[in-house]
Amino acid sequence: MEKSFSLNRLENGIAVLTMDVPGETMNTLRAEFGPEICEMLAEIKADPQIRGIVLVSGKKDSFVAGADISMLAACQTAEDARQLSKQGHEVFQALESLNIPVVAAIHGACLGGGLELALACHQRVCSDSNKTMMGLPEVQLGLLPGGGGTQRLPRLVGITTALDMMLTGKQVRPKQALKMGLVNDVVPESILLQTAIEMALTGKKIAPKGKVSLVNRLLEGTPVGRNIVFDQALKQVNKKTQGNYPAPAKIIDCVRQGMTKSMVVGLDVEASHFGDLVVSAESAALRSIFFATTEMKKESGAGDVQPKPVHKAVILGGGLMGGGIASVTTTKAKIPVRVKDINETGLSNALSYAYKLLDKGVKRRHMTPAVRDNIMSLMTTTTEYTGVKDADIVVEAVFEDLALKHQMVKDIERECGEETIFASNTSSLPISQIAEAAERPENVIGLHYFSPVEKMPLVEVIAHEKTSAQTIATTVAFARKQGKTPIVVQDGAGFYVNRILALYMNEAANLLLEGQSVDHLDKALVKFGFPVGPMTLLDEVGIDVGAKISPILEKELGERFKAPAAFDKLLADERKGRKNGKGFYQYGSKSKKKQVDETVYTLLGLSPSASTDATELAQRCVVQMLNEAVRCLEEGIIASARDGDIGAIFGIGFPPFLGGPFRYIDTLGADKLVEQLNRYANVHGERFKPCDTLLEMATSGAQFH
Ligand SMILES: C[C@H](O)CC(=O)SCCNC(=O)CCNC(=O)[C@H](O)C(C)(C)COP(=O)(O)OP(=O)(O)OC[C@H]1O[C@@H](n2cnc3c(N)ncnc32)[C@H](O)[C@@H]1OP(=O)(O)O
Repeated sequence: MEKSFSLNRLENGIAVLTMDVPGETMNTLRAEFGPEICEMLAEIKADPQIRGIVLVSGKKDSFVAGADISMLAACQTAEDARQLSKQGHEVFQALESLNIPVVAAIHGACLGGGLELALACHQRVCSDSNKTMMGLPEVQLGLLPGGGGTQRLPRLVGITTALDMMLTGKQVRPKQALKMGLVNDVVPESILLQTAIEMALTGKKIAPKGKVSLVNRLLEGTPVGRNIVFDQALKQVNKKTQGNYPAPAKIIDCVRQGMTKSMVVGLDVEASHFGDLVVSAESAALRSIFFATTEMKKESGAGDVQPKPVHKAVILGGGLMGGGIASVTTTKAKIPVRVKDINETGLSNALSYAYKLLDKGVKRRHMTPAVRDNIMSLMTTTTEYTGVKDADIVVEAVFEDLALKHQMVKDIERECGEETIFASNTSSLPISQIAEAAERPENVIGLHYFSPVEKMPLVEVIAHEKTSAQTIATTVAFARKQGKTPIVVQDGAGFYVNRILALYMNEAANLLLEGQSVDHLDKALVKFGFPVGPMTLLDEVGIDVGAKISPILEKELGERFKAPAAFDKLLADERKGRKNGKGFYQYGSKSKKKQVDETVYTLLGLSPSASTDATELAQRCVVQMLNEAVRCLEEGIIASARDGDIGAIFGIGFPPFLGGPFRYIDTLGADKLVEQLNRYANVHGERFKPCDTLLEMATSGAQFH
């Protein structure tokens, strides 16, 4: 078997230990490497000529991406996973206890078990490349750092900083890593190896000096202070997770036990909690998101057809969406953009939108003013159609008005090249209707972003009947360059995401009209695992926007989309949500806690109560979403249950720990869901009628995954 580790003895007594897992794009840690590393360490110990070790990666742009997630997924029992963690502890311990200096030279991703490996070295130096990122992202997989990270990191950078890294999974850049004491030095990639060799030659084990703030030092320095830190962290975690994610509380427990008792105790607790988490349903669901997104990165969206390069993009409309799209195109994709609007105000909006986002990065020292200005120089504007001729793709983000979109299609066909793609950011109009005005309908496609564009990870790429495979592939690749996860969906009112969201929101409105209070509803769905409740969401999206989409969906998809009567009254009262400061909640008050605008009850003639159990409220809204998601699969709107899961999680914030609507149905059982839908249908009407696929699955016992 080809080896993953090799040792190169230099004349100066330093041995370079290179990790390069054969046949893999990235290094990951696997159980089978244990004996290989131990053998190598024994060889090092037995060689008195070796004065120091430098650990490097043989991969071009990455260090080690953590433990192999597939290996973890294959664990049958908690004990299996606990043993993996124990084995890791032993190997890292053996490395750490070498009595010659061991220096990790880090370039590229150094994550999870990869960072834990580096933490077991005596010193760390990293490259200043923007590819170099260090972090413990295990929590995002429903896990905790099981290779000693919960013990070594707090001892190196302090408890508060370590907890912050482990509880958020955030990745730190070289400069930050140096500041917090995670690495001893940051150097250009060209001298990384040489610097590491020199560090090893000094023969000293130097602990880096991170800046721990005075407050943190005082708190962490005494048992009482440490207790405050842990209790506070636990309180915040419980509030954030609503009890849905077990990993964060276990991370705090590992650190607490390790820092108050001993490292040996801490490592034991770590291995035990790690074992339990690996076999938890929450981690399985979160891992499925990693596997799905990795798989999706390789798909062109159109079979074997390869995308064409995009050298220039045009954005029509400089509003909130247009500004956001222009911003991700320049900042993430680094593609020059020309923004076209009918007036200068729209153009300056788009420019300032992008500038403000970049400037935030400058203020946080994530980028230099020169980089910001360079990116801004990629963005130019026009009120006429000048400078658009050579655009490879045009994204329109103008008003939701079919006649206006037809005009845009005609303008672009006249002003741009024969192959220029026309992508519409409509959220509700069928793409086939927009393409009716086109002479080259094969170039017309939907590209539906979610607001705020720079934050929301999903885009729907909507192919109508005549969209060419080339147009699909190029649009998918373009969206990916903007940092988005695209799902290709078929044309149809509301596409996928808004369609399943609409029924969920309508049901929340029905419950409101039945007398359930605004905050009770919101709390119920937040407890279920959504990032915000439906009433808050409606205020954010705009009540008027919701009201506009509903009739379109009802017309195209039927009675079950009929919006509750409340909308008319709300709009007649000029209640549009946050944007005009009038919605279900009060805006503009200084109080931190959001207050319900009680006048909404008078307007709707309601006496609010919290009489229905929160779980029941959540179920009523969620089963509507589940049933409709399956209908979308049935009708071919989405290509697979996987796409449906990712679309709902990334587009709506469907609780990630449930793995998406389809994985959740698998957990519930289609038969149980059908029973529940039928029960609701008997009481509340036809809109709950289970779809055919669910009925079949209830009988056959089939699953989506
Ligand atoms: C005991 C420990 O504490 C437990 C752990 O370490 S758990 C693992 C923690 N690590 C992580 O969560 C990191 C997971 N990986 C990533 O986030 C991203 O892959 C990355 C940021 C490192 C790189 O992203 P990107 O450049 O887009 O490359 P990406 O396509 O995702 O990955 C490249 C390949 O590496 C694989 N890969 C990356 N990290 C992996 C991991 N930890 N396990 C298994 N495979 C992994 C991918 O599956 C993909 O394989 P393929 O080429 O065969 O399809």
